Amino acid sequence: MRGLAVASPLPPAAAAARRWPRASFSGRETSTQCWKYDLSQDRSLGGSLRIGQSQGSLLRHHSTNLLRPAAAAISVEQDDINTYLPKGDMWSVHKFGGTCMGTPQRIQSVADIVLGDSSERKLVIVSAMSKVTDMMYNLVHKAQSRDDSYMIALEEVFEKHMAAAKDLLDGEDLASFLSQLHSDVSSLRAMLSAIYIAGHATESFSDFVVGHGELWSAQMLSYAIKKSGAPCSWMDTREVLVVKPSGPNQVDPDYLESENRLQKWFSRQPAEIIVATGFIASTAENIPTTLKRDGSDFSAAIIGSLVRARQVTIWTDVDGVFSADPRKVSEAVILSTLSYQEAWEMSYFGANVLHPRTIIPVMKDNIPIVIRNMFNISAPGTMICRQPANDNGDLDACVKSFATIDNLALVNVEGTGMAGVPGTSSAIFSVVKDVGANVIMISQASSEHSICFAVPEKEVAAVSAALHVRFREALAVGRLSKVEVINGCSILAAVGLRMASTPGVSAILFDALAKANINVRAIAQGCSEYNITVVLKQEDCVRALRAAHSRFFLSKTTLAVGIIGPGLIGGTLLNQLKDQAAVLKENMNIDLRVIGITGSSTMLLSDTGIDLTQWKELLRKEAEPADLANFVRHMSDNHVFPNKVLVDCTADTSVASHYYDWLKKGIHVITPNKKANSGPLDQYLKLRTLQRASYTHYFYEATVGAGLPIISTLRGLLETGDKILHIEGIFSGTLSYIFNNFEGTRTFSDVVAEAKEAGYTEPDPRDDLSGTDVARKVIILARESGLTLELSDIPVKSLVPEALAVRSCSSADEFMQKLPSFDEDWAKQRSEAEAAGEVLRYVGVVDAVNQKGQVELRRYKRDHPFAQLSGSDNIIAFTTSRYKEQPLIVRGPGAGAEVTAGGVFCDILRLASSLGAPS
Ligand SMILES: NC(=O)C1=CN([C@@H]2O[C@H](COP(=O)(O)OP(=O)(O)OC[C@H]3O[C@@H](n4cnc5c(N)ncnc54)[C@H](O)[C@@H]3O)[C@@H](O)[C@H]2O)C=CC1
Ligand SMILES: N[C@@H](CC=O)C(=O)O
Ligand code: NA
Repeated sequence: MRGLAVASPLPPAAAAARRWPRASFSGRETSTQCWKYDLSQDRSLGGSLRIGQSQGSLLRHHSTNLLRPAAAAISVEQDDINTYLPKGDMWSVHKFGGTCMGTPQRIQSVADIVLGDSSERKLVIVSAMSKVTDMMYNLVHKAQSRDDSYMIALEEVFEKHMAAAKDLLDGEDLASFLSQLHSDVSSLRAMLSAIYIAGHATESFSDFVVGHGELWSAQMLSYAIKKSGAPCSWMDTREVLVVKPSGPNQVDPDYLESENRLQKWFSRQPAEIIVATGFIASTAENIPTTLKRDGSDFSAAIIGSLVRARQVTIWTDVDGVFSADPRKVSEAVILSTLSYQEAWEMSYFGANVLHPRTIIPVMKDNIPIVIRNMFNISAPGTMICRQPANDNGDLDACVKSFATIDNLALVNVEGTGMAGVPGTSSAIFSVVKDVGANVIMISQASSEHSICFAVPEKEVAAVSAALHVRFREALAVGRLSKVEVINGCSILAAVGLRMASTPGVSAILFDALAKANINVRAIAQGCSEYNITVVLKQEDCVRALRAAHSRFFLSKTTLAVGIIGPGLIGGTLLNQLKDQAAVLKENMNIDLRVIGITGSSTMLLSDTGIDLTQWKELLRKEAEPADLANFVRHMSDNHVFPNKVLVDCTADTSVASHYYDWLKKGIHVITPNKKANSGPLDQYLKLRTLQRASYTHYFYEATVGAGLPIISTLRGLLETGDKILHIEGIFSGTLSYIFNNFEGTRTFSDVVAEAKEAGYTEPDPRDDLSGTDVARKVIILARESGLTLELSDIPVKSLVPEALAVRSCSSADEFMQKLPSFDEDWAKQRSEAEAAGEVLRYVGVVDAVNQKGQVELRRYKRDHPFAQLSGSDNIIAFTTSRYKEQPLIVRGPGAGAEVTAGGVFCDILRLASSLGAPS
C-alpha cells in the first residue's frame, strides 16, 4: 500500500481539483494549515475510504464524518484517491431498461438524457434492446433442442442490431461497432453450434449467449454519447461485478471483490461517462453469469452502492410509483416519495416498483433511487429514500399505497388441541415447506385455536393433502377439528411506514371496506406495521382496493349515482345535482357522479360521470335501449367508484321489487317510490332485515310528505325510546291542494287539473284521488312504527267515481277528460260542508295503540289546524308518550318537483355522510 503524503500548505482548492469531489469540498485553511473535509455531504466517500494516518494527520471522526488534519499533512492511500475516486463530482447512476433502449431513436434520447445530467461523473447501466433478451434465450433453446433454425434466429438478432446501429451511428464509430458485432456473432455461432451438437447448454453457456444483448446496447449507447464530443467509455460489467449463487435463481454480490475490480477498471479508463451493461456479471472464477430477474435494476443498485452514487435513477415508461395499480384504480396517483421499506413492501405485493433485492444495496448507503419516465421528462418521478419528504403528519398520508395479490387460497387449521401445544405451527409450516408451497401471509388468533395462512391457489391442493396426512391422527381423535381450504381469495395490502406510529389508520381502512360491503376473511399486521394485509374474496378485491384507495387518496367520499326514471322528480333531481355538485365537492369533500340514467325506453351510461349540463340532450342522442339488468350491471361492475347508489324515481312496482338484490350487491338504494315499503309485508320485512344487518343503506324520506322530515322525525322519536301512540295527518299534497282550492270558484275537475299541472299528483292522478297514495303513506308510517299491516288492512274511502276507476277507464288521460261529468256531485258535497261551517279534508291515521290504519274524507271545523293549510301542504301530527298533551307537528308543502327532489337529494347526502363525508 503506497501512502501519498500531501504536504502542507497545499491549498485545499488545489487538492480538491486533483482528488476530491469538487462540489462537496468545504475545506478551509486555518492558521495551523488544517482544513476540514465535510464528508456528511459526500456519499461518494463514506465508510470504505481508507484514510491512512501513517504519515500524516488526517483524522476521520466516526460519528461526525469529518476529516481533520491534525498536523500539517494528510496521508491517504494513493490507489483509493486516484482510482476509486477519480477527479470530479459525485457519481450519478442511471439505468435504462429494454423499453428505453427499444429503438435507435430511443437510444438517442437516452444519450440526450445522460448528456443533460449536469453531474460530473455518470454511470449508465443499460439493458438489452427490448425483446433481445428473449430472442437470445430463444437461440439457446433452439440450439439445445437441435432446432437448426437457431441460425436464422441468430441472423435476425444480427440484423436487428446492425439496422439500429446504422440508424444511430456513422463513420468510424459505426464501422467499429459493426466489426465487433460481426465478431461477436461469429463467436455466438460457434457457441450455439456446440450447444446444438451437445443438445445441452450449461447455465454459464446460456448466460454467455444471453448477455450479448447488453454488450451491444451498451456499446451503441456509448458511441451515441461520444458523437456529441463527451468522453465516454463502455464497461463490460462481467469484468467488475462478481456474484455468487445464493439460491435458486438468485445471486449475492461480492462487494469487496467487485470494488477491487472496479477500482482497477477505473484506473485504466478514467472517462467521465461510463455506459455499463446491466444484468450480466461473472463469478469469482470469471465465469459469465447473470443477476437473474430484474437484473439491470440490481446492477444499477450494486454499482450505485460501489461508487457511493449521489443518486440512482431508474428510467422507465411510467411517471413513477403509483398509489395503486392504475389499471385497477384509474384515480391512482404518483407518489413523490417512498421510504425504502415502503418500496420494499410494495414490490413484494406485486407493485411494479423494484424488486426488493434491488433496494438492499442502495439502502445500506442511504442512496436515493428515483423512478422516472423517459418518455415524460417533465414528470419528477418518485424518489425512494430513507425519509419520506412529504411526511406531513396527516393521518391519511400514513398509507402510501395499496396493492393486491390474486389467486390465493386460505388454509385454516383449527382445533382445541392446538392451544398451548408448542410445535404445532412448526409442524404445519414444515409440511408446507416440504411441498414447496410459498406462504404469502399467516394469521393466528391469540386463542391459538386456529391458524390460517394464504398460499397460491395452485399450491393449495398439495398443501391440504400433505396436512391431512401429517395430522391424520390429530384429526381422527379430534385434537384438530379441521383442515379447511377456502379458494378464490385475494390479498389487499395497505403499505405505509407511518402506520406504525399513527392510531386510527386500520380503523379507517376497515371502515372503508365495511362501507363498501366487503367481508374480510383474515387479517395480518406485522409488528413493523409497514403493512396491513387483509384477505378477501377475489371477486371483491378490485372493489375493496378502490374503496380503500378512494378513502385515503381521493376526496373523502365519492359516490356513483344511477338514476332510474328521469321524469318530473328524477329530472329535477338531476338538475339539482348539477347545480350543487361543485359546492359539495369544494365545501364538503363529497364527489357525486351520476354514472347512469335510465328511463323506460332509453338509458345513458358513463364510467366516470355524465355531464349533467346536457343530460337531457345526451339521453336523447347518445342513449341506448333501456335495460334495467344491464343498467344495474353497469353500476355494480363500475371500477372507478367504490360506493354506488341507485335512485329509483319511478312509481313502478317492478323496479321496487329489485331493491333487495341491489342491496345484496352492496348498492345503496334511495327512493321517493312508495311501492316497496307499502307492498307485501313479507317482502318489506325481508328488505328491512337485510338493510339493518348490512352496511348498505336504504333511504326513502320522500315517500311520505315529500321533502318534509317525516320518516326521519319518526325514526328520531323511536330510536330515542319514545312510544308512538297515534299519527294523524294530511298526507296527500294533491288532495290537500284540491280541498284548499276547491272553494266554489272553480270546478272540482279544474282544481284536479291544476294539481296535476303543478306536479303534485302521481303519474296517474287516480292513485291520489282513490286514497291509495295516502293509504301507502299510512302503511309506510305504520310499519316504521312497528305495526305489521298490509295495504289491504287499511279501509280507504275512494274519491274516484266508480265509472272512472282503473278497471273501467283505461288511461289517466281518459280519466282526466271524463272527470268534469262528476263536478256537480262534488259541488254538492262542498256546499253541504260549507253550510255546516266545515271544510273537507282527506286524512290518514295510524292508530298504533289499536294496531290499525285508516284513510278517510273528514269534515273539520274552519278553526281546526287541518283547515288552515294552503297549497300542497301536508300536516302530520305525532302523538307519543312524550308528546301526549300537544302533538309534535310537521307541516309544509308535501308534494311538488323541487321539494320532493330536494328530499331525495337530502337522502343522498345522508348516505354520503354515513359513508364518511363530514356532516
Ligand atoms: N310528484 C311528487 O310531488 C312526488 C312524487 N313522489 C314519487 O316520485 C316518483 C316519481 O314521480 P314523478 O316524477 O312525478 O313521475 P313521472 O311519471 O314524472 O316520472 C317517472 C319516470 O319514470 C319512468 N319509468 C317508469 N317506469 C320505469 C321503468 N321501469 N324503468 C325506468 N324508468 C321508468 C317514466 O318513464 C318517467 O320518466 C313516484 O314514485 C312518486 O310517487 C314522491 C313524493 C312527491
Ligand atoms: N302524489 C303525491 C306526491 C307525494 O307523495 C301527493 O300528492 O302527495
Ligand atoms: Na318526507
